[in-house]
Amino acid sequence: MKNNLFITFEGPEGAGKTTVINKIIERLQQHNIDVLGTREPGGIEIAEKIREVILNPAHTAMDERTEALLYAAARSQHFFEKVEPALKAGKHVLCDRFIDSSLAYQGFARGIGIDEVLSINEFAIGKRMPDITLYFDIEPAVGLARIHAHNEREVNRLDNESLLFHEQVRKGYYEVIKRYPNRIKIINADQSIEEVVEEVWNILRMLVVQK
Ligand SMILES: Nc1ncnc2c1ncn2[C@@H]1O[C@H](COP(=O)(O)OP(=O)(O)OP(=O)(O)O)[C@@H](O)[C@H]1O
Ligand SMILES: Cc1cn([C@H]2C[C@H](O)[C@@H](COP(=O)(O)O)O2)c(=O)[nH]c1=O
Repeated sequence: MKNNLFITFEGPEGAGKTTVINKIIERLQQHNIDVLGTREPGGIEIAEKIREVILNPAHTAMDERTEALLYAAARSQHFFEKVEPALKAGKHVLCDRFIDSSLAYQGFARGIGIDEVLSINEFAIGKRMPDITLYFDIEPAVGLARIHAHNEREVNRLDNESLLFHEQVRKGYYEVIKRYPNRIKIINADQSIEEVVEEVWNILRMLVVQK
């Protein structure tokens, strides 16, 4: 296995990805491990601008293919400007969402097709895939309730989709996991934050710290 890893975090809204990534980065830094945290869509100026366009709650007329292409465009810019240079510099990269989000949300839940969305993404980033993906599994209703209860971030256009849509997203992730069973590990995200952090740490510690 390579020395440094490209690790992605996936899951429905409010699953706890951002919260846990921040805590894991702190722990890795305490072990003097060189790590970069980033997110999709976004992470760099151009991709953050694309994010604003995609997630603006006023953009209800956005066509699903436009949406899929914008996510892929943001991914291409972010990957080649930020992720790949960090990996080449020997850092571990922890990324909040990546290609599996497109496969689950646009490919499955929007109904474009997983293979079609995969091919758009192959144009954007070639065959590049994460080394390991941690999928945070949670009932969409529980995740959405967390977001509405805590009010820590603005509710965006995707959050505003129906519960049925978010349930389709979860089913989409299950389809994606069937395709990539070795890469994607399932995390039970319906536990306390501390328990989720421990579950993630136990996986990453083996790969990143104890080598
Ligand atoms: N295990 C947990 N139990 C209860 N609340 C949690 C848990 N994990 C995160 N939260 C809270 O839920 C909210 C959403 O968490 P967070 O932003 O980390 O989720 P996320 O998966 O990154 O969401 P999204 O992808 O929708 O941005 C935050 O207010 C966070 O404090
Ligand atoms: C990368 C990516 C993301 N999405 C969706 C998933 C979320 O609803 C938003 C991002 O918001 P977050 O608070 O940063 O999780 O975008 C998507 O549909 N397709 C994608 O490829």
